[in-house]
Amino acid sequence: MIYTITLNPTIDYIVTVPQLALGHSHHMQDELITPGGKGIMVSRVLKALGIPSIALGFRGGFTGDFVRDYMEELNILNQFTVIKERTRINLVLKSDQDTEISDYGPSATDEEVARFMKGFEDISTQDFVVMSGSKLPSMPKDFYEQLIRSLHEEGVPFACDITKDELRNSLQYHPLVVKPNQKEVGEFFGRTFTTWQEVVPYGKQLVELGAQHAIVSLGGDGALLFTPNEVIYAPPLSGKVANPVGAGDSMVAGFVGTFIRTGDASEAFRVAVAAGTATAFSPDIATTEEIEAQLGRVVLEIIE
Ligand SMILES: Nc1ncnc2c1ncn2[C@@H]1O[C@H](COP(=O)(O)OP(=O)(O)O)[C@@H](O)[C@H]1O
Ligand SMILES: O=P(O)(O)OC[C@H]1O[C@](O)(COP(=O)(O)O)[C@@H](O)[C@@H]1O
Repeated sequence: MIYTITLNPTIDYIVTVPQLALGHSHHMQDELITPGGKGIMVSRVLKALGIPSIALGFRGGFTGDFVRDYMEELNILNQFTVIKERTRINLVLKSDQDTEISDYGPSATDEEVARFMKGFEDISTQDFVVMSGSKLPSMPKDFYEQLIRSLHEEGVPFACDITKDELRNSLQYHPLVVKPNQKEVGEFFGRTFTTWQEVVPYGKQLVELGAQHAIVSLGGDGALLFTPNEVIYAPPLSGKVANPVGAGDSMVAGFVGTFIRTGDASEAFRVAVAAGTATAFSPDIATTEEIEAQLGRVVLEIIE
């Protein structure tokens, strides 16, 4: 079974306001209220790919109830640890330029974290764990590393979509795949990239530092896959972007779900690109049909 971990879920409140002007009142043109947080998005896309998963993490308050109810409606198994404080709401304002306002999220008590860790004990070497997104602000800096180290000691395979020091500390435990975007790779190595070609030597370093595979998503410039032997570039597919929230998470789901079934990194990357693109072109997370429609269009170029 694939377990996804979303320590800090969200309700993503995505509002479209054409010609937004600060300091003025507006009527929204459109709204979408959807459960988010990166692991939850991964579970939703796995579901679209026909792959079951169990979503773990923390939820609290009426917003946490919404997340649970929505997951149940989608028939996605979930075993969130219920906490006293309220799950966060992230605001995405879609206008000429998109603006995101993210909440740091609730705190969890030691007792609540201990309850979460207990659920973690059931995970075995036959399972796979995907860890994504921010942790709760009350958690120690090395919370992810503690989780990853214990999985590694138990021999449980895992992938992670985390950033900065948390990404750095994960690499020594050989995640199946890490998926920073171009900006996150820049932050990681203290660089600013003006073209995607400049990212290539740094993506290679993620593998040299221990990742089994690294995907670097490049937004409208496509995506790169780094393996120990190859660098593969997927040019962007043409289409109209509707809502890119969750496009990166869709790539993680596409890669992990396909690699577990086939052991073929290049095929897993193809599905990752199709899923990421389909979500970027869809108002919400991509559907099965939307992913299938992109699959045949993906082109992979071995560049090294
Ligand atoms: N404007 C776009 N045109 C075509 N494909 C896109 C676009 N934006 C995103 N994608 C696809 O979705 C993937 C993930 O998007 P990206 O924005 O890089 O991820 P993240 O949400 O993690 O920042 C990209 O690698 C690309 O394949
Ligand atoms: O946990 P974080 O890093 O704050 O990210 C949470 C956000 O990430 C998302 O999962 C979207 O992620 P991506 O657009 O990077 O795929 C949203 O649902 C959520 O608002």
